Amino acid sequence: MRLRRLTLQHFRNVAFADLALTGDRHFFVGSNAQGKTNLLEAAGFLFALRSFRTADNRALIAHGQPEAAIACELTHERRGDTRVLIKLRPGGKEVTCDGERVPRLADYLGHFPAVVFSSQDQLLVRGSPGARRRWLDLALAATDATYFSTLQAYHRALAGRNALLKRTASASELLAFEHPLATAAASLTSLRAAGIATLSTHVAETYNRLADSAEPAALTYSPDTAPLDAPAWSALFAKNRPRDLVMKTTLAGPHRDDCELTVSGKPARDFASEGQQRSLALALRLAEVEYLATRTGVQPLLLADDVLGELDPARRRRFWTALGENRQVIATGTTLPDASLGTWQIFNVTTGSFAPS
Ligand SMILES: Nc1ncnc2c1ncn2[C@@H]1O[C@H](COP(=O)(O)OP(=O)(O)OP(=O)(O)O)[C@@H](O)[C@H]1O
Repeated sequence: MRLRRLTLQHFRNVAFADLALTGDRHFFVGSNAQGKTNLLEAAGFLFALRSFRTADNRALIAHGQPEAAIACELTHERRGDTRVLIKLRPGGKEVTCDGERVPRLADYLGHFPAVVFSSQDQLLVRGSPGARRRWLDLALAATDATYFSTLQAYHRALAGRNALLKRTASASELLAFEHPLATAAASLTSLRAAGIATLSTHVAETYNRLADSAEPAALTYSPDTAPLDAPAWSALFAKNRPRDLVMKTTLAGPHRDDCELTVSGKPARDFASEGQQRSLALALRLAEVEYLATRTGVQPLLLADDVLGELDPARRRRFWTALGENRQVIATGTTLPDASLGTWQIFNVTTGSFAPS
């Protein structure tokens, strides 16, 4: 997939921008708080239909404006030339693809894969299980509508059961949510196990390409509860009822799952060096790229927010080589990338304006 033109209107601090993208490497350079991340956020929104940094879409609309718009023209491996337009209003978003309104957003997701590399990605290694679960859920849901709907069903049933636990409901009331919860838990854990098995191969390969040494990295599934079938999950939720009623929440289940990351067999969070953690975070994102490319047959767009500047020159070059030739990259930074990283189309960013140089 190649993004050829990107147009923004009233998106954060960008009043209007219409950018023709040529080639495969685009770099947006500028001082802090000028609008570099805003541009990547808009590009990412086109494909994920969500911002990579806020859950509140109202924050994306320029102050004082009633709506924001993001539009693009792209060439796509399967769809050919495609135009997408998204309008963001305080009450919701409207997505139009080739002039036709997209009624079910779930049908749109996954067709236009994009991966965001951010300076916050080390939290995937160092942060809480929630950060890794979110990474996993987004990677798997982006290519598998069944995963997406199972995850939604699980969270709907979990929210229902938790609401009942808060008002000390009876066992028969709880049972109404435990049945769908158990069915979704069984599917979710088996889909996660399969997804992680594939992702872990990519993580091991990409880490190997990025790391300073030959120490192997691994990603393994670390479920909260060993995978069970639906009747066994039902039995577990029933058994946990007294404890959950006291705590007023569902304590055990796939919403507490984690993935373990290791380097040379030791937990990366506690034992890996700063450099190893950086490489591992990049490896997770590159694994996501490989996973999306393999599953969809479409090359994802790579959005790198201030990532290059954080890497030492050797790691930067290895990261660069690991990205692969055949992928479009839009990157930002406060300084231009070194010449060894090839030729870029450069835009200078100043207070929400983008001037080609
Ligand atoms: N809804 C909005 N309306 C208008 N301006 C906004 C809105 N949201 C954010 N901004 C402005 O956008 C600017 C931040 O832009 P951005 O996050 O893209 O910076 P950046 O160039 O990536 O900087 P850094 O290098 O620090 O990450 C700030 O000046 C902020 O006030």
